Amino acid sequence: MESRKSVRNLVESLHSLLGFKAHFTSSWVNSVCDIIKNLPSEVPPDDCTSTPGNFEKTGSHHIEAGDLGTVISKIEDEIAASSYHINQLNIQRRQVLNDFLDLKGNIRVFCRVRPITLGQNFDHLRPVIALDSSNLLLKLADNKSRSYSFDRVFHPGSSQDEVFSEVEPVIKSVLDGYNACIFAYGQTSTGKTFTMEGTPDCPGVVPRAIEALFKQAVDSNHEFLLSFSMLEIYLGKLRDLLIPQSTKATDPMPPCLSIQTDPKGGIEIDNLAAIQVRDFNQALALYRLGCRFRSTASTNSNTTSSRSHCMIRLTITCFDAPERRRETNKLWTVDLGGSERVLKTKAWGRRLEEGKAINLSLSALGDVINALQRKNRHIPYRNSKLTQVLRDSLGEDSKTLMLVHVSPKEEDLCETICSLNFATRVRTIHLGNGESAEVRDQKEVAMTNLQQKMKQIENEHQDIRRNIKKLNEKLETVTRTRASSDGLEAFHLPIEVPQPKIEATTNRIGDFTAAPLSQLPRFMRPTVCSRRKSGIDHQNLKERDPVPARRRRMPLSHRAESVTFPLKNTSDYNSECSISRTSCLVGLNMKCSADNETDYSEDTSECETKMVVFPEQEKPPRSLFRQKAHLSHGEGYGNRQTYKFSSTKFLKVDNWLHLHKNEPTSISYATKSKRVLAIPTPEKKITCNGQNIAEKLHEKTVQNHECRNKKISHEKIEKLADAGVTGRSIDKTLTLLKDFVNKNCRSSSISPYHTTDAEIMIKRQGSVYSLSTEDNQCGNFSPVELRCDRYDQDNDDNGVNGMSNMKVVPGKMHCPDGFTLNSNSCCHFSPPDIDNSIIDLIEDTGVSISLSELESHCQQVPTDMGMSNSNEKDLHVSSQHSKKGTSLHQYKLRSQRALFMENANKKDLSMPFVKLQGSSQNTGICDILKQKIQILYASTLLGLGIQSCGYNNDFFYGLML
Ligand SMILES: Nc1ncnc2c1ncn2[C@@H]1O[C@H](COP(=O)(O)OP(=O)(O)OP(=O)(O)O)[C@@H](O)[C@H]1O
Repeated sequence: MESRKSVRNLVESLHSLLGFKAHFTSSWVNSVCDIIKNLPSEVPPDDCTSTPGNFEKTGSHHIEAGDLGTVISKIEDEIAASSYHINQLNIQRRQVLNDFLDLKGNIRVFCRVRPITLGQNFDHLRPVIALDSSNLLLKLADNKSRSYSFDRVFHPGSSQDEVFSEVEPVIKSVLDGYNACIFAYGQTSTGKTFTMEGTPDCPGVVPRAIEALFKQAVDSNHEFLLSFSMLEIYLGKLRDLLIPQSTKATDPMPPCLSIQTDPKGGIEIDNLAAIQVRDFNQALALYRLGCRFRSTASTNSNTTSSRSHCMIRLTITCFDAPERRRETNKLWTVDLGGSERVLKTKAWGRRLEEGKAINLSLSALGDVINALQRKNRHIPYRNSKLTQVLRDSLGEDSKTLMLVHVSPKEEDLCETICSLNFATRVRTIHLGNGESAEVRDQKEVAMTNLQQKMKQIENEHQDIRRNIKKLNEKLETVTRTRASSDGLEAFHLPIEVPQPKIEATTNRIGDFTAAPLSQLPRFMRPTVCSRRKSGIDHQNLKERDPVPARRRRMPLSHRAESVTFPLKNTSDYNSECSISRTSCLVGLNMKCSADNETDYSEDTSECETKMVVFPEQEKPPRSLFRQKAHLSHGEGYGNRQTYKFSSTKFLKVDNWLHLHKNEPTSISYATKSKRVLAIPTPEKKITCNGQNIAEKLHEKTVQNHECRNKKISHEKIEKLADAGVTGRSIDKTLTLLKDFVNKNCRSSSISPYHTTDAEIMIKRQGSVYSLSTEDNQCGNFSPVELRCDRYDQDNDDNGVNGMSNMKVVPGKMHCPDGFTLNSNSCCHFSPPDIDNSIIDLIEDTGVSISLSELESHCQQVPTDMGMSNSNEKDLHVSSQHSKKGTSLHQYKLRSQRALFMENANKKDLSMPFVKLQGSSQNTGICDILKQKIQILYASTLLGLGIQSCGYNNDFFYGLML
């Protein structure tokens, strides 16, 4: 004890001598201190460990456990103070940015002049001349010209980078909680889509904005939830672009998504898919998916003309940032359809309708912006769907950016004048006509100052973030050391490289927060709870908590997959070539096949993308999915808890993409294996023509969209099945099942196709629709998945539909009749491969059946059902030897007519559904056989029920295959 004291005194004495003698410099003192510290004694020199800064300056220390606690609490205080400082900086930055945007105008207008591309006639290409960065001169005649001024003019040679640099402040505002809209407006073929979407080499505003948003979100001190939606307004109707839609000209229009307004004026679109994205790549992949389903067509002006307004919504939620304008806000990016003159484009038929719809909504948008700028009491939002959707994002409290595009061609002069007048009208109203040059100069100076200030703040912000990171690392080291130390025993603590910046930061913090929290009286320090709430303690918590439950930016594991999108760019429209374009938006992280990059040919092509790297998601507890989880994006919508539940359900981007990756884009809609998100209604007799089916399908699409992650329990399905056991009441059963599915699914709100545990297959003439529910056994995020599939059928030579086969998945149970009820079941249909109708052995289901049992089962059935013996010979049996030497047979049911001939629809069969789970525990052959017979009966009943709906025999026999 005595020796410790003397050493400590020595250090103090050395420090006190500083300045008395010329050679007693601080570096000398420090080096002597270091020598003392490295003495074999285990005495910690207090002076050198009192602050983390000093603590770092040495290579290693021997510290008592009690002192370590002090060090930890000091580091924690510093982290808390730094976090608090960052929040203060955020507030300052938001204020500066707001002032900046106010000076620039809440509605800013840029003008981009399209470049002259090769092959165009250069003689007639110079009516539009860009003068400088904010003025544009339009040559009307040889001696007549008109000038326009905008917030920014982009010359024909301007790059995508330049454009985005002007857009970026709006993205920052979005992170600050403001709603924002970025529009691309202009005549057809002037480069709106190019600006917004870009090309693989030059990505446009949308991908860059998404990337910037993620980057800034990561840089900020908060945790954000981002969800992605994409829709188009086509012929005045809203269509979800993340859910495939039929684009065949003959198909009826799907029902329009409806727009809802909450009492506070927040806008929400019913049934619009909102998928939570965790990183840029996920969002980009969804964007590409959505772009595939956009309505585009070839017109006289543009071979890939957008025939709709394409709208992308990014919803940002942050719970722990009270300084944000809103807890949940939105960024809309809108690629407006091109305004066009019918006389010029010579559009007719559908093209004409599309052009008219686009022009009308553009005009309505102009009226709304006009009214907003004039601060009219009445804003005519209701005049178009476009303005209704954007209602809460267009206005005083929002940021609006309009990118007006013009053509350099002389022949487009009229359209150019119209576009420029529109843009000027929008802008002039805001800035005021009478703004003098002096005022403008003052504004410029003020804006420059604000920009500098913002830069300063951002630099400081970054410094502090770096320091917080280092402090966190240090804290982790110290905490780990303490954990490994044993009580009061002294221990050795490895210290990292010197980090002088920490001290500097601490000093700067002092400017703002006076002192680290530890220096404040205890009663003035924030509680743990309040620090958590304000986000101050976030980093702290993260480090202290061994299980970082809240922030899961670091993926648990990664899986790379190659997604192949088949493209069928084939014309559907009678009048002109209409194609479904693939996105060129494979820049940044995407790679497109050469075919696809170069043209939008009508040939089928494939865009192969090798980039989708998604984190594997955790499987959340199922109880979560019983919660109602509708996500509302409007301000004041819903509550925090609700969002959190829904957020867990939005995470299945990879599954979503996987579900859609085989979706044909256009006419291949009706091809085999095409998924149609619907089930037909069995109540209606078959008056079904193609349109009826499609309508029904779409109705169900909407319903299924609501069917999100709701678990359908096997028991309930069974109960329902029990309720409709007789052949006559199959209709009722199906209705019940359908109602059940709908009811169970409606209460939640994530991606469609989610449910579990059962599979119901309903077949109709010409098509088979499968509402399949699979338990997600594959370790993916969502525990449940509901798919509605349609398989078009080919008739085989016997007139029997050849799609009855199923591929048996190990660990799953399958029935040859397409009807399976089992909690582990997971069926895959392979319609073209009839050989797959051979039934394989099933593993791990608890229900096993040998094929010899099946033989007797199959033979038994006709007898039981009163079938004529003559039909039994239709049963073709083939056998194979099993590996174990037991003679196992594989039976190929060449025709199932034998089973259900003639009497099939006359007989009133009464057969209880099998409780597969319960019976699966029985392993005796008799039990198994019984189960199998029951399954077959059940499917018979189902088929009969469908037959009673009016399907003909052939269809029914096909069903039994
Ligand atoms: N700034 C530009 N640089 C290079 N190419 C451009 C530029 N702007 C437009 N283009 C090219 O012009 C063609 C038409 O552009 P785009 O399809 O983007 O026009 P649009 O305004 O979206 O038309 P529409 O309204 O009919 O959809 C495209 O081939 C595009 O690559």
